[in-house]
Amino acid sequence: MTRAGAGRLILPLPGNETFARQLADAGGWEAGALETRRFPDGETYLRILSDVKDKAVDLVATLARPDDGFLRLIFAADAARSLGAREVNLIAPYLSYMRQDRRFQPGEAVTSKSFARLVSSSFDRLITVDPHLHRYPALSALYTIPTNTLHAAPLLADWIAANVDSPLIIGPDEESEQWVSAIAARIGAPHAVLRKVRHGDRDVDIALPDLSEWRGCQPVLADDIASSGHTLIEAARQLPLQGFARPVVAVVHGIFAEESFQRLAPLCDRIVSSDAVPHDSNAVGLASIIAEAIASAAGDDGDLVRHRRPPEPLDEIEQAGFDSFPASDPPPWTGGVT
Ligand SMILES: O=P(O)(O)OC[C@H]1O[C@H](OP(=O)(O)OP(=O)(O)O)[C@H](O)[C@@H]1O
Repeated sequence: MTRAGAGRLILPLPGNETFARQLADAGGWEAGALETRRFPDGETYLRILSDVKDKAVDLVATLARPDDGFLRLIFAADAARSLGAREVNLIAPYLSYMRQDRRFQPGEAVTSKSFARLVSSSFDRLITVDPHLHRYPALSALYTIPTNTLHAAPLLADWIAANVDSPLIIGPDEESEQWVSAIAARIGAPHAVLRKVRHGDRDVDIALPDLSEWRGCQPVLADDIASSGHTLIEAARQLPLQGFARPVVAVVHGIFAEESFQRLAPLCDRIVSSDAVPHDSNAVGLASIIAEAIASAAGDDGDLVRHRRPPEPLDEIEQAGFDSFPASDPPPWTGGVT
């Protein structure tokens, strides 16, 4: 049985040092360090510079652009374990590979399942914030290790309450209803949800319902992810057509790929994000809620093996995904995927 906080090392992957320091400070834990670089042939060198023996090691790695750093993350986990860590956890404020959750066209990899199997095979626990659980009920449908799913809506709500007068919280699509309703309820603001049709990776249409009853309000577009940015760009373009001011944008995961931030910014009054993904727009810190989750998990992790379940057979995974969308009836956006 382990004790909460006893022998815990917060160990950041490159680019996560600031967040890891905040976590360590919030929990009163040791912050560690590792060294990693590329060999001339492109392979990864990795060395853990801190003593991990008998400690609970929390590797901190936001997973935006995961293909660039996933192997070194797995190498770090394996190294920590082989150096005697008593448990190795993944703290991933942004959890990648949650959006390809079905085989939309024949032959596609269901990467959310594959990624979950890889993570589950290397870590004892996963702690993350607002994973994109659109068609999955919970991370336990994917991950075979214990997981903690945290929510940034209360923190975004508090930022909006402190910084925006008369906000109207707007979600760009039906799925965002869960976040915008939670934000609106916390601060007593009205909310509305737009209609989105996705045609491809960088191609969405947004339609506004009649929002005239809230015309005096400051629109605040809230969503879980800004990736290509097209969802928010299209929504921000539509609002002035109904006489609204330029919106404030508040997102949990500000990935802002492909210069999308620069394209979105002129359409907005202000853009803010949580620090789940490091970005200049970060205005809402998550370290305190993640530190609480680590401490809470440490209190009941006496037998992590007890929580583990075996991975699902791959055949079942693939069958489940493809049966939901047979080739004769693909979803509408598959034609425009680039
Ligand atoms: O910045 P973008 O590239 O537009 O991506 C961000 C949007 O994509 C996601 O929804 P998505 O349309 O993928 O719906 P899904 O729930 O079906 O995955 C997410 O909830 C955002 O609304």
